[in-house]
Amino acid sequence: MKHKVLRKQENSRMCLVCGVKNDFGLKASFYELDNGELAGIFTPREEHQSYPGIAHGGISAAILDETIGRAIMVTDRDMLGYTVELNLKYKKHVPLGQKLIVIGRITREKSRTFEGTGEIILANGEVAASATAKYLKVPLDKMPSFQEDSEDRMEWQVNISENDPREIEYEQKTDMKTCLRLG
Ligand SMILES: CCCCCCCCCCCCCCCC(=O)SCCNC(=O)CCNC(=O)[C@H](O)C(C)(C)COP(=O)(O)OP(=O)(O)OC[C@H]1O[C@@H](n2cnc3c(N)ncnc32)[C@H](O)[C@@H]1OP(=O)(O)O
Repeated sequence: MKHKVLRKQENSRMCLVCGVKNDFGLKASFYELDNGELAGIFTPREEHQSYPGIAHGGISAAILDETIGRAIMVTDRDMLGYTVELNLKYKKHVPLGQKLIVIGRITREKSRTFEGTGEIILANGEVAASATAKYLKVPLDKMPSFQEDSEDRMEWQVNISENDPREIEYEQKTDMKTCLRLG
């Protein structure tokens, strides 16, 4: 099923996953979809390698952690979280040099915490890694670096690009295999 992109989320300055000025980072972009899920797009590079040609498992953990953590922003734009628990299953190698998709969603929300799940999807639609995670809620304005005049605050912004997809197509099947296409 095709899912319309409703909103691109903000990128940060130096985060390993979304920092636009972090030259060693993934520079991932995140898109809120019309089904309430969050899609991330990223391309692991040589800097992110474990064995030759394969992304490090810690990189998969980082992108899944961030995608699930950011999924809370789909319903509350001013909320983020501190990760308190992250569990991963590594099913396939994550290749370097290919554009990949990661999907995240919130599965449970309480007053102080939220939980979610996510998957990294390969170009052929297979799930390379899946995760469940739990976060302590932290309103954006309570983040230590959130002062109106700080560099981090100023550069926390939506960066529109001509490469941003208008829709993303994927199907969540019962065996967790997912097919996708960017439009
Ligand atoms: C200016 C703007 C720039 C923005 C730029 C943003 C960049 C965009 C990033 C977005 C991406 C987000 C995703 C990446 C987010 C990280 O990477 S955060 C970094 C990694 N995580 C951490 O550093 C957290 C370290 N832990 C801590 O500091 C403390 O444990 C905490 C989180 C403050 C909690 O402390 P506390 O308040 O004493 O916790 P407590 O009351 O005991 O527990 C609260 C809840 O958490 C649970 N919990 C606490 N600890 C644990 C644990 N270790 N294991 C399991 N459960 C636990 C408890 O069970 C409890 O749950 P409930 O029973 O309420 O369901």
